[in-house]
Amino acid sequence: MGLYVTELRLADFRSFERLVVLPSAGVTVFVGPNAAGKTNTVEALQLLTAGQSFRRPTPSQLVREGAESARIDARLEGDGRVVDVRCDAAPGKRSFTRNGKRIQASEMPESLMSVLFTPDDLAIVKRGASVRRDELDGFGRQANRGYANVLTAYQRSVEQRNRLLKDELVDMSLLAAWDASVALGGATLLAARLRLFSRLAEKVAAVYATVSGGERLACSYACTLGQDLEDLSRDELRGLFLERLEAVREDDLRRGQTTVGPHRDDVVFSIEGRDARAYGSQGQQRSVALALKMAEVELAGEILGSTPLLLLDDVMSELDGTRREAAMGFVSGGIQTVITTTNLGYFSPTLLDSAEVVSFGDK
Ligand SMILES: Nc1ncnc2c1ncn2[C@@H]1O[C@H](COP(=O)(O)OP(=O)(O)OP(=O)(O)O)[C@@H](O)[C@H]1O
Repeated sequence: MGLYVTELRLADFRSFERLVVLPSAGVTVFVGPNAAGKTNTVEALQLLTAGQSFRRPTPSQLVREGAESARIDARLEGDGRVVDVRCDAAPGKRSFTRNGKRIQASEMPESLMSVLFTPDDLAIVKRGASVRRDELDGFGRQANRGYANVLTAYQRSVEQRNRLLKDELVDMSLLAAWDASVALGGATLLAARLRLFSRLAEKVAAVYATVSGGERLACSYACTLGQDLEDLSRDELRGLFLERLEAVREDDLRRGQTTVGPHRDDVVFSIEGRDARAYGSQGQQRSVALALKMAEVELAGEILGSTPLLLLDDVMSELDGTRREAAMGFVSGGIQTVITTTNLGYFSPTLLDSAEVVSFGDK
């Protein structure tokens, strides 16, 4: 199974002065009324695993109002190992440590990564392309530290190129240099994304078929550089990207931005041959989101050789009975899972019997 969280401690984090939670190795349910701090606790777990929070907070937002600094500690145990991870936040700074040693946020998932599912994710099919790219990259950066570095390097080169494109008098030799840098970074990112995507897409389709009772889902990567790129080497991708950058140069100069590359790509889901974004029912779109998250858990297990922490924040109330059962069937398979809810009525007595239930009261 790998490592799992056995203890979480919060000090002056968000709404908590102090909180200690001892999650079970299986399912832990956080139950309580609105604004009781359930999501805050999930966010703390995400920070200590993914090294970032889905709320994209500034460090000072993590600090309890009136306090000077926040601290989150977790103990991870498993496979005969004990690992202590910690996150400190104070206005303007945030830091991470593992067993007392300072590490980068991007190194946090190496101990234990997490997959988070929130109500916003349920709309992933119909939201903007950047949401789907972020989902893929968010998974990639946790599953492989190299991915995070490649992504950051590429984003920086695109930013630099865009800055140059906005200059009143563009230095064309400098632009050629940035084209080369963007093409190299982009090809590296694209190669990593495509590898990840092909493995993930296969799993999403398989899980979706189960959740939907046999419907056929296809996931494809819509790349601004062209189609059928899966078999190209990184060097071939780089060459192709350079050609495209030259082809769109006039347009990019006019718009002041880089209009092709992995930062403009998308993921397309189709159900029974029809684009799920344009034609899928809300239920079908939600099933795709659920299948995607479950597929991420499976793939993380394959890539890392250990199961990730699954965080289900408030999604039970958003799923209908069939999808809820599918999700529950999945988490009962030995994956450490934390679920937040305002209502225990969504869970079967069998699940509640084996789960650790933590009550969050009114503050
Ligand atoms: N830095 C902070 N200092 C003090 N309180 C904070 C801070 N950040 C967030 N809060 C408070 O935490 C509460 C929200 O907690 P949280 O989002 O965890 O609720 P929840 O239990 O998940 O609720 P729901 O069921 O509505 O999703 C809000 O009242 C908010 O004002």
